[in-house]
Amino acid sequence: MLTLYGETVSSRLLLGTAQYPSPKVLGEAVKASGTQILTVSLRRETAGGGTGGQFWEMIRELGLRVLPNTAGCHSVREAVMTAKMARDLFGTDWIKLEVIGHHDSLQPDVFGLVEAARILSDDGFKVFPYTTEDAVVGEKLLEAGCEVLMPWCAPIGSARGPANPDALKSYRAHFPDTPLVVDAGLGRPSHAVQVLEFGFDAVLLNTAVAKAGDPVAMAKAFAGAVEAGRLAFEAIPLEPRDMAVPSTPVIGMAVFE
Ligand SMILES: CC(=O)[C@@H](O)[C@H](O)COP(=O)(O)O
Repeated sequence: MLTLYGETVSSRLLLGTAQYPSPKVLGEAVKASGTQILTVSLRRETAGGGTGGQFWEMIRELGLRVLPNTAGCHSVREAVMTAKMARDLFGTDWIKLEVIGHHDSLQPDVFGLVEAARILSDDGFKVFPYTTEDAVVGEKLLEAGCEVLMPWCAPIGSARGPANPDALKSYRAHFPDTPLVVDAGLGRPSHAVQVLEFGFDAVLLNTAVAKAGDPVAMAKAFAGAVEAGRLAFEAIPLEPRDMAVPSTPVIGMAVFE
């Protein structure tokens, strides 16, 4: 079970709703993924290019927890305004906060992020910040009122998977008691297994499912991956060893007559 801002869900997969080939495929992929939390953007193109009433209606009908996001916002002002519109539209104080700092890499502007997180937390929002794996920034986000951190593992949409696994492991070790969701850059189910094995609490992804050859099958594959990764983490995997260790114990000497 995963608890985020006091709400408990059983799925450790948070799914984005953009770029699907059609609303129908989106709906089927969401069901196949088993997700209980959907992130929706107020600014970006939605499934099949449709925006507005029909899309929001469909999201509501799925009956899942909605985590609106500020994707596409490049300033504190824009992000705060978008968050407030999302609160009115969806009736939720949850917000996935993105303040993009770099056009090419879509890297977060961590200074703007902390500032926006503080403004929104003071206004009663429950902020899920999309951030880098920098622990100092993580500390500042906690001080600003965040109770969940969402470090990237690679640039949004890159599908590269954990670009810096050691940094992610250090991040996990630095925040042992904070729910940590790896957000962005995952490309394959094996990437989700990897970060769940590191001890991350969940993953948030969009492109890897929406742009897969078969989004519904890929959603199902990710559902299995997060379960496998979590189970493996709880089972305490072996650390890699430098030397060979015989896996079959040998007692005494074989006797040949
Ligand atoms: C939809 C959303 O919130 C993205 O901004 C998010 O960061 C996911 O990234 P990927 O598309 O790389 O999974």
